[in-house]
Amino acid sequence: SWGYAADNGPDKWADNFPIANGPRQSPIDILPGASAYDAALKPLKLKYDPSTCQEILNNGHSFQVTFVDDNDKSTLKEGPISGTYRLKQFHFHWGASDDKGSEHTVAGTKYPAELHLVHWNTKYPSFGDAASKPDGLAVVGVFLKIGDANASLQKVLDSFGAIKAKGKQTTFADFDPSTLLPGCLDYWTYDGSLTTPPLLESVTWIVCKEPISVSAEQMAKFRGLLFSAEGEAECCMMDNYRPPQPLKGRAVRASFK
Ligand SMILES: COc1cc(C[n+]2ccc3cc(OS(N)(=O)=O)ccc3c2)cc(OC)c1OC
Ligand SMILES: [Zn+2]
Repeated sequence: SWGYAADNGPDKWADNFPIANGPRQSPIDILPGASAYDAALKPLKLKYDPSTCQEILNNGHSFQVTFVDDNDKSTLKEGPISGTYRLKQFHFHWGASDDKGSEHTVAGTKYPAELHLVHWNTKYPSFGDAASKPDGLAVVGVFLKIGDANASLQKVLDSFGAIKAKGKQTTFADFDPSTLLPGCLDYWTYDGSLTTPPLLESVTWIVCKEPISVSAEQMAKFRGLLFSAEGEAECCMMDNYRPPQPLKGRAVRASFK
């Protein structure tokens, strides 16, 4: 199945997922000079309840922290969207070295990692249903930049021992994902897709301008996870990012001047 290696990576995904060459694929290279400030864009309204945090899982492509999403305790509202979107999970993408790893880039600049907080529109009955609708999902992207160690992120890294291999999961409770957000929530927004198969074109992307910090030692811990399952030849989890895709005429709007 799909992955990030030469034989099953992003350049091969179109073989099984032809939408990979579609009109609204993600990620993209964000050009600040070409994005228009839109005064109609509202501030992001994020409300996360730590009690909805459920488990952490190595899914073989990344690790994800999954949330209970049968209520409106952890939601995203306003910003570029209308209605209420529920937090389903967050995960990361990162590189083999600190000079790459993010999916979105900013005027060609790559960050060492990128956080994705995945939300689904409650006008639809479930994530799976929403994932097939043009306004079904909203993903908040946050860049990670090498600097001071991130104490909030460290809580996530401390659970890695239990999820080293693909398919491993463990309980992860009482974590507030808003502690992973930058102080300033200025953002760029555009219409895009999931960045992994099935690459569905159902995502309103909301990419924060301000990065959060991560230390080089913490980045090394990300690379200690495995793409491979227990009993398989060990393959370190890194470079699990899709490169920027053609903009194909889309507008990128800025919430800030
Ligand atoms: C929980 O049900 C589903 C989980 C998933 C798992 N999934 C697959 C790929 C994903 C890619 C994502 O891409 S990203 N990197 O843009 O955030 C985000 C969440 C994802 C979640 C997909 C589904 O249908 C598309 C599901 O509904 C059946
Ligand atoms: Zn992602």
